Amino acid sequence: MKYKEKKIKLDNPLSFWNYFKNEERFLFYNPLKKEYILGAKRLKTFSMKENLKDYLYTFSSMRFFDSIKDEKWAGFGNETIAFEYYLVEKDGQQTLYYLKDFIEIENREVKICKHSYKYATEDEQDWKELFSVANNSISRKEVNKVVISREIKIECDRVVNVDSLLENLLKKNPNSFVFSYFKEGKTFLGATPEILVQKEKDNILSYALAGTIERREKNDELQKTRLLNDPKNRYEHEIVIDSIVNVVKKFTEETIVDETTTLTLKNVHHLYTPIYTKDKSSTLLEWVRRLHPTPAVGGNPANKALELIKRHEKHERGLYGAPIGIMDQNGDGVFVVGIRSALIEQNTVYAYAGCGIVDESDYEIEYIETKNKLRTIIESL
Ligand SMILES: C=C(O[C@@H]1C=C(C(=O)O)C=C[C@H]1O)C(=O)O
Repeated sequence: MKYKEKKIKLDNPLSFWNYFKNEERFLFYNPLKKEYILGAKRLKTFSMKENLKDYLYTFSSMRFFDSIKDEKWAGFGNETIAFEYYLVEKDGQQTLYYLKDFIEIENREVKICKHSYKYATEDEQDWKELFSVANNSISRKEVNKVVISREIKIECDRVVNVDSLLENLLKKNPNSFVFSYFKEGKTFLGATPEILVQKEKDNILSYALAGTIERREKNDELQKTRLLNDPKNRYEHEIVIDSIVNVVKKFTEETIVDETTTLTLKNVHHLYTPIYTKDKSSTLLEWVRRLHPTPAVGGNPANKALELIKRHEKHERGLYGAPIGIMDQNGDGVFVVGIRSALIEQNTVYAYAGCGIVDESDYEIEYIETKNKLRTIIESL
């Protein structure tokens, strides 16, 4: 497939997003490379083993669990797709890629609109119950960590302006991967800090990212030190490191576990440890299968924790917490974990947040932690 290319100059890459209104499309912003990739109009859907060569980029959205029953997630997930049009912005340079005819995309200013909204969910009681199920399972030593989550239904006074929401997500979360996927009238979007796995030639990178403390005004250093020295958070974090290292060791010979530091986002700090290895023989999608879900979104042992989540969470996770990624023609790319995310349809926003429960966890502190995580979406509305 031979894409033609042309350098273009748009004030905002979201003009591309706006131009393809009602078409299936995605946006993916990588903060490490300061790179935007957007694609529109489905060209081809790939199977797991197919060669991606010639397709410039593919966009993949997986599901947290394989199966989906809830109508609102119907048609979403477990797909790798190539698109007819791409816009790539890197180092301030934009290139439009197209197969047949060049399209003139007009500059569109994104007007920020503030949505009035109300919460249509009262779930504190559900959270209490879910927390105690998790806690009991930990006491019985069936699991040592389980990540439980909430789904918050938010009703806005008008159809959600996704362009404005995306512009806000990008502006307010410069250290996050911002993703958005529109299909059949619904958008799944978010601003996540977490790399599940990145592949650049034979270099493989995964993040252990777990353990959270609220960000307090003017107090970053103090909060970071607190987090780094907090045994409960360190324990939660170690479980994630150990699990990723165990997977990596099964398939490669050398594993490098970097130093544990903190990652600071708009509202929270996380404990953060990059893990590196080298691998010549596997594809990025194979690494995604091996690593998802890490105990940063699932738990440990994985099977027991996932069983508990499946059985006791009242909502379906859909694409929340699932791998979302971009690959290039060589099969290199990055998959992030679809957290700090929401599914949007018309006036309704379903926002998601979860947190890891271990032996020492307190239900109220964890509830507040989910509120802080939900702020990523809510503050952009
Ligand atoms: C599950 C989420 O976040 C994950 C859980 C964390 C924790 O429990 O400390 C921290 C980062 C993420 O890996 C979420 O944001 O919904």
